[in-house]
Amino acid sequence: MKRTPHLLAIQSHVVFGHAGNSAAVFPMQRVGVNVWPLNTVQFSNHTQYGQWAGEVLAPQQIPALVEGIAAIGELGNCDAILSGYLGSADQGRAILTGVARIKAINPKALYLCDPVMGHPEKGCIVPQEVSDFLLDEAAAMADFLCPNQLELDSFAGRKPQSLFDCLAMAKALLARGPKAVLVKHLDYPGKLPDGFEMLLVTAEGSWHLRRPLLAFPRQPVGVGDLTSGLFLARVLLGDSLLAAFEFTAAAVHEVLLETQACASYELELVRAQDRIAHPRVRFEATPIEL
Ligand SMILES: Nc1ncnc2c1ncn2[C@@H]1O[C@H](COP(=O)(O)OP(=O)(O)O)[C@@H](O)[C@H]1O
Ligand SMILES: Cc1ncc(COP(=O)(O)O)c(C=O)c1O
Ligand SMILES: [Mg+2]
Repeated sequence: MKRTPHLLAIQSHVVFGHAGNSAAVFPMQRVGVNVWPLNTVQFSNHTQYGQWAGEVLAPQQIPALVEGIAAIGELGNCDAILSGYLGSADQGRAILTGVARIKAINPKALYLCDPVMGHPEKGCIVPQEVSDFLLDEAAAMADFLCPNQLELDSFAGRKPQSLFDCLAMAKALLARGPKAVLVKHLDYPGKLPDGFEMLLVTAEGSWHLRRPLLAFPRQPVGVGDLTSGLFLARVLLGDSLLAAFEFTAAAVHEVLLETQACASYELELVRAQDRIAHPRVRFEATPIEL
């Protein structure tokens, strides 16, 4: 029987609703991965409500928890690490120490970094030191990097002029170390207004994918966290990077369809669980070259 993969997921937790681990853990479990959630913050709700209660985890707790798993002899079973929303740059450095520790025991372990840098116009703001850390330190250690357009712009230090420019910017990131860059959300001059587009860039090739853009009165939060989590989960389950990319687009679209049908602001992950595991829609990515 095939072994169930294990994934250490280091990102935020919200008591109510879905962002960070609260958006990604259940879907990753639902597709068949054992998840070890390590919560960088515990907030009452995500920050786009404009108010929340809760605390940021002390950075020294991250290596302490990783060492606790090592002490019971289980750390070598970790097949992948995912990191997302960070409370501080020190937390980020503690995560990289944990990644190095796990890779020393299991050199095949993969690290996916979702470089969450905030979304000023959506009210999600990340300190400059966190952005600097992601650019200067985390990208070099990541096997997979999953920026959205704003994060890609920050890495490149400029805005794109076209789709091919987005591709060039994502390709430039490969030179910093990652095996693959998944751009979760593209925005460039000339983009068709009725589509939601993503890019997958690897050393073997690059692919572009378009799915319908759905109308929401308020944009749901946690879509990026759901996207990076499902992508990594499917890679661990044995999908090729391209297959994981196409699966992720379909499963996330299913969640958004369910959320839209319920007129819900929070993602309808529980109601959509069967659609996550077995998406009915399928989107084909098309090869793209410079
Ligand atoms: N098919 C879709 N239709 C409408 N909105 C979508 C669709 N897919 C994703 N979104 C929204 O697009 C936005 C993507 O935001 P972005 O900042 O690029 O990623 P992230 O979720 O990581 O913050 C989110 O607000 C998400 O709710
Ligand atoms: C606590 C927390 N985690 C994570 C996120 C990231 O969510 P998204 O996937 O929409 O980027 C947010 C966004 O507001 C947040 O408040
Ligand atoms: Mg995000």
